[in-house]
Amino acid sequence: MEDQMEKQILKTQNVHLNYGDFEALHGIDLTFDAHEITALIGPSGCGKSTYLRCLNRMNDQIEGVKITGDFKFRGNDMYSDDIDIVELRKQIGMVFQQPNPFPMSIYDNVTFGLRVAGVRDKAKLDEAVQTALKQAAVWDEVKDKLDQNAMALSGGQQQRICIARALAVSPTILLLDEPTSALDPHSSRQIEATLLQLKEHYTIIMVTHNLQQAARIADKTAFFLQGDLIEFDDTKKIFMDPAAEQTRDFITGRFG
Ligand SMILES: Nc1ncnc2c1ncn2[C@@H]1O[C@H](COP(=O)(O)OP(=O)(O)OP(=O)(O)O)[C@@H](O)[C@H]1O
Repeated sequence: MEDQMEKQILKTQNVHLNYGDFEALHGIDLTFDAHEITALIGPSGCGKSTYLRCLNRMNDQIEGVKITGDFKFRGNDMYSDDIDIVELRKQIGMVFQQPNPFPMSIYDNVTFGLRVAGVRDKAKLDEAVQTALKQAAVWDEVKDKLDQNAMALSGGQQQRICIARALAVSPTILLLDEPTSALDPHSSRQIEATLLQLKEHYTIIMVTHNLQQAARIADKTAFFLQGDLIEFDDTKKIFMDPAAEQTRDFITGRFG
């Protein structure tokens, strides 16, 4: 049972989400295995980002949102009243579409979460910076300028700093919402290579509009359409032999 919970690290059942009267998610069941990359794909407005944001309770702040269903992280109810949301977001970190480093040094960006958590030990912070920047595959490029403003870096470097910032607090799961859509192809491929390395240590759930990207790096792929989960399977199966006609139509570019 314990092993099963560690493998199926995050499990949602019958997730419905309403923005006011509009139901954006119509009962989503998805189970995410540890140390895998799962891609969420589907045409614009199908609910991918809405669903992703449910996974670290980012929709809670939006007025008029109603969420029902079962969300289990390591077997525990993520939406129970006594959950510490700050702690939950440490465990389930998020990286956004637009690189959003804070207007401060690279070092201060990466240590931000740890300092908020009260870590003051310089040696500990130094070590965390080095580890996170190495994991995010940007250490070699920035190691000699850690005190420089992160805003001065290229878009691709900024995004890897944001990944490092998310990793520095030692999350279990990393959520990424179209992490490469604002980047050039070279930077995108660098991020993809980084994500492939990261899955050894983390579980990765990623919204992407780039079908080739999903095919290249995701172990599993979930296809959403108008608030429904149409199909969820091994990425190979989704792209080579999908079960549903709508998936086939989307993959072959007939819509979306
Ligand atoms: N804050 C909000 N208030 C009201 N409706 C919203 C809100 N955010 C999203 N929606 C609606 O919910 C539906 C799903 O949106 P969502 O952004 O999750 O889709 P998506 O698949 O991620 O789209 P995209 O690929 O364009 O980012 C859309 O119809 C959208 O207009």
